[in-house]
Amino acid sequence: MNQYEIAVIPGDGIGKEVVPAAIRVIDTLTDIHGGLSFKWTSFPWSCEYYLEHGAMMPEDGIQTLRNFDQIFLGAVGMPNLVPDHVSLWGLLIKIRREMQQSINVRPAKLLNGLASPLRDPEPFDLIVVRENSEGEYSEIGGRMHSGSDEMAIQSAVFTRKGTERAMRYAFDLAKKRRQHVTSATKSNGISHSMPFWDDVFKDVLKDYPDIATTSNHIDALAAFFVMKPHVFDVIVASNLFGDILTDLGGAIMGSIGIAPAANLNVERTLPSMFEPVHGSAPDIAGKGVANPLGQIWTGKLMLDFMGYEDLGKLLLDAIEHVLVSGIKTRDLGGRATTEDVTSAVIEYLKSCG
Ligand SMILES: NC(=O)c1ccc[n+]([C@@H]2O[C@H](COP(=O)([O-])OP(=O)(O)OC[C@H]3O[C@@H](n4cnc5c(N)ncnc54)[C@H](O)[C@@H]3O)[C@@H](O)[C@H]2O)c1
Ligand SMILES: O=C(O)C[C@@H](O)C(=O)O
Ligand SMILES: [K+]
Ligand SMILES: [Mn+2]
Repeated sequence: MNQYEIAVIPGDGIGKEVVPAAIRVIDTLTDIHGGLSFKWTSFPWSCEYYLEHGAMMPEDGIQTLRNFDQIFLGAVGMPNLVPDHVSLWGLLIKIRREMQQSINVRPAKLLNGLASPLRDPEPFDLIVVRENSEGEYSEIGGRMHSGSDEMAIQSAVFTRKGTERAMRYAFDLAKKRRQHVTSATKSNGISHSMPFWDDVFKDVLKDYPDIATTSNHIDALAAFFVMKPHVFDVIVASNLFGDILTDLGGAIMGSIGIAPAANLNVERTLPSMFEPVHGSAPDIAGKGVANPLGQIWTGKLMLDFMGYEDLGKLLLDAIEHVLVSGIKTRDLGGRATTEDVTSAVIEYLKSCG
């Protein structure tokens, strides 16, 4: 029996609703498998924790997390309690950086049973590889003066190491898929970092002669996500461009409540972190109506990363089965609750096991 230690951070808002739901689903899967189990240890780090302790996590929080195999997180942020940049940088981004989770993998595909808001789309199946450690998300800058003299500067940071790492990950992924990589650039308007990004892309692609490539400016690329998402295989993007593209990826599937994500420590020297693309959704939190499928699909990404692709596949089958059967939360136009969807997924899995 392989036992894994998973740190659980439900976080804020609907994170506290969808994380327990996904854990029940994954426990059902591991029961069926019989050869592995997860020991879940939950941490209350969140905006409420901040109000009580003056920090999003304890000082030794990162040290604590190092002892786990993986981290399973819901969402962070409650802007009426704590400013968003404080909550995000104090927990989510802190973990991404300290655990060297330099790559954020975010798939989007047209699922069976889920109507895309796009009219009559051709089947699409794409993966955005988001650079997760630098780029536009930098701590370099500051604010100065006040009143009409007030100003702010924030410098983006693009290193050859970080840029190349994201690109190589994208090319290696494309090798196992449909042999195509799109680079998200903006080298017409952003005149230093993005021409650099393009140069690194040209250098890296030389090592992958079998992979076809395209370079698109991010504005056009965003439009292509709506007009012809089926042309994409793997897309490599900077931290901010990847962030924006992946909410769009969720939207074209049918809801951002369904989109999964994996923050990967590719070296596997420290835990990776699995959390859906969506946030804490304060507008629907506490009502029991959040879509748990993004968090559940995120569980599939965790199983895949840990080498249990057979279970991962079964989990995505279960998601599609439930969608086809019409059990859908409000964001998908249905009336089902978080609980209804979760128990339908569990029931399907039990019927397979
Ligand atoms: N990775 C993260 O933890 C993460 C990601 C995005 C936003 N945030 C934080 O979350 C808070 C809210 O941000 P936001 O409103 O911009 O984005 P959001 O993703 O929380 O919500 C955007 C919209 O999508 C809906 N939605 C999101 N997930 C859903 C789900 N599972 N089921 C049904 N509907 C869902 C919400 O109801 C809302 O209308 C902020 O504090 C923000 O910083 C955190
Ligand atoms: O900006 C971020 O990375 C936070 C959130 O929007 C996300 O996509 O994880
Ligand atoms: K999240
Ligand atoms: Mn985002």
